Amino acid sequence: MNARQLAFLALKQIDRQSAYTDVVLDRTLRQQKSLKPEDRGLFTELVYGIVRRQRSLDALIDQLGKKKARQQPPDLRLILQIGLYQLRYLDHIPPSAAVNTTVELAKTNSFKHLSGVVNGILRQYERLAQEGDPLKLPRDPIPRLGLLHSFPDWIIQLWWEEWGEEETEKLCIWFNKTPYLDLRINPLQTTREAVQEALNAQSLNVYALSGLPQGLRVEGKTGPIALLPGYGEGWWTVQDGSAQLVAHLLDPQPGEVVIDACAAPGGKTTHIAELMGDRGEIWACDRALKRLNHITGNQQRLKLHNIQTCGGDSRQFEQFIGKGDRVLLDAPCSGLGTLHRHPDIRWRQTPEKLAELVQLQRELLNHTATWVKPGGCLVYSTCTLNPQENEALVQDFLATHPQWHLQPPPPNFPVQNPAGWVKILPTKQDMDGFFMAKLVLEQ
Ligand SMILES: C[S@@+](CC[C@H](N)C(=O)[O-])C[C@H]1O[C@@H](n2cnc3c(N)ncnc32)[C@H](O)[C@@H]1O
Repeated sequence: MNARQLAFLALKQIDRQSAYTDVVLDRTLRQQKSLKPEDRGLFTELVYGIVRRQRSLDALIDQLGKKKARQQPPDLRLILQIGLYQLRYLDHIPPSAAVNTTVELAKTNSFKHLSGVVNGILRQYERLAQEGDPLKLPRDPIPRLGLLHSFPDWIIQLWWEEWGEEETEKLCIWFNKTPYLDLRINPLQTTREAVQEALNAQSLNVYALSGLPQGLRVEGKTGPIALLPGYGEGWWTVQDGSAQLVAHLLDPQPGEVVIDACAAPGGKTTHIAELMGDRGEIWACDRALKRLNHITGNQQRLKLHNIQTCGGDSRQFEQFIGKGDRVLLDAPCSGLGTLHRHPDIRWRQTPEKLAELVQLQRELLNHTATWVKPGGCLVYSTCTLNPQENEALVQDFLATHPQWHLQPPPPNFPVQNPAGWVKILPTKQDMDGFFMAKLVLEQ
């Protein structure tokens, strides 16, 4: 099967069955083992890109077609999106190839009678593109940015209020790029230089992430992650640079008791274990039991031994009260700092869901704070760019818990903020958007 037909089938599952983009993508690539590397690349680009750019692509269909995108037969709308995406966003595909393959796609998927319509819309796009941008934008600046960069208006509004127009547009552009692949090397098994060398030997361009002693960034197409050198040997874990900062802020020490309240699939738990030199007691809790099992697998692969798992709702666990030297609450959040990795989040999240998340985060923070020993600490972190889930929540906690205070990161920490918490803005630090705050309980 060719890449475009596969993309069409994958997009159908995402559209109709509300399946997660990364899940459908991984499953398809696993099933299509004989797909050539360049077809894997095109397939991945089409699926991720079209999910991301849905709003702009539909606006083009609305403007160029006789029928609006929502009134088109759903499969035809996807086919038009596949064609328009290639014309608008892919430089390496000649326009004639984009048009012809899309017309073919229509014919082989029961739209022979409408192949002329497909051809007409795509050629009209091409004609208009000679004179300027065929996408007509509204005057109102919020929907203008939303339509141009394909984000819902409420996300634009949220960022605009905090950072203004220019930064919001930069964020939109950043989140529409293909994400980097960052690795965290396991210092108990290897060195950063050894991993760098092994990956260089596969013709991959790899460089060290500054300020992150275990961090590497890999450029270019890697193919399946598990086939990269050192994966099976437990030399490294895939983890974005900003996520690596969380365990450094927690700063766990060998021999301590550390409790990770929302741990699955264990990216940060295993980092904590590495920083503790695999000495001490780590409890990894999560209510997603299947995901919690991944921690056990990861622990084995990384040759770590001191992590124990505990399945269930962390708001209910009484057994940890007063036990933790350090607690990590890497809270469930709206994920607005990872929109480039999870292109469907922008369409799945709503302001109402965000409000529900804040309530859950508050309950988790209030309860897991009771797990901390006097003199101990708790790191609260999220991968979102939404003040209600971040600084507002922490400020609220501090206002109602006078025996706690905010501890700023040490001077050598790579990201600083005068307020005392850590906020990673992708456009400044070139990493996923993140928030983290270290809270300390009085002796
Ligand atoms: C941001 S993810 C954690 C990622 C993880 N710390 C890592 O680095 O790999 C948030 C996790 O919170 C879990 N979660 C949500 N509500 C929970 C609750 N009430 N109790 C325990 N875990 C919960 C979710 O299942 C999810 O795995």
